[in-house]
Amino acid sequence: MITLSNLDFQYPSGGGVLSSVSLSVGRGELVGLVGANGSGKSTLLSLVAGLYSPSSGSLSVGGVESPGDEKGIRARCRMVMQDADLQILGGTVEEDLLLGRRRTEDAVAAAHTMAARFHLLDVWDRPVQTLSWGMKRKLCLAAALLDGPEVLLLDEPFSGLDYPGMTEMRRLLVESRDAGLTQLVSSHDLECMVDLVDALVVLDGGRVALAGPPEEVLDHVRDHAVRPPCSWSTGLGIKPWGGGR
Ligand SMILES: Nc1ncnc2c1ncn2[C@@H]1O[C@H](COP(=O)(O)OP(=O)(O)OP(=O)(O)O)[C@@H](O)[C@H]1O
Repeated sequence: MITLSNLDFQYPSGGGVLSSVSLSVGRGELVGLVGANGSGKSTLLSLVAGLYSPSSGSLSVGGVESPGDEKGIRARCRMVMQDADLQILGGTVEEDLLLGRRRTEDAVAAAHTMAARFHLLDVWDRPVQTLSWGMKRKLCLAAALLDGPEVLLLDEPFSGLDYPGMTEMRRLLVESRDAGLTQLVSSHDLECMVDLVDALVVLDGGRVALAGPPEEVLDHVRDHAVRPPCSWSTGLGIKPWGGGR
């Protein structure tokens, strides 16, 4: 579903950020993207979302190529950014979920159903600035899913969430996987998602340092500034996190 071939990227303001990145993500897979601060995770997600085009090399999403058809890529992907405040544009939950849509009965019903799935109906009319951080993150994810993407790109979805919030985020990842979405999820912490992912990609200095099933890469992640999960470090393998799935 997603293929990156020998991709390099630098921002116009200078410096190479991604170098010789090659990787592929199969349709319906859930892949974890990890690496130290500044290793290039958000940049890579933005490229896959069609927000930038590669400086050299190429990427393809569902057969649509960049450089070339970034608009076509954007039609297939939704990215949920790290900072919900940068993504929410509506004044209320209702407004945000209906933003850019004709306010038909069907559109309102679909937004309602999505709000119910994310436990946001109680705050349907609330000004968004009064929502908790966890609610804002859920609103961004709900708005992304409402567009019916094939690919979901989540930048640090667990950051700032409490234990119930993390458990719910895990549930939403599993539901999206069961619905057939392809997901690329960045995180600093493997603990909360290592048991869910099909594969891990470890970035180090803008390069893919490791990629493969968690069992094959976890022994080496520490070499790239990523902490393995406690269960792995203590010889127990990969165990379901906290409240399980
Ligand atoms: N808009 C931009 N213009 C220029 N440089 C940028 C821009 N955005 C990011 N960078 C630089 O690109 C590099 C990779 O940043 P990126 O945000 O992709 O890393 P990251 O792994 O997501 O980091 P973090 O874990 O801290 O979010 C960093 O050196 C960063 O300073």
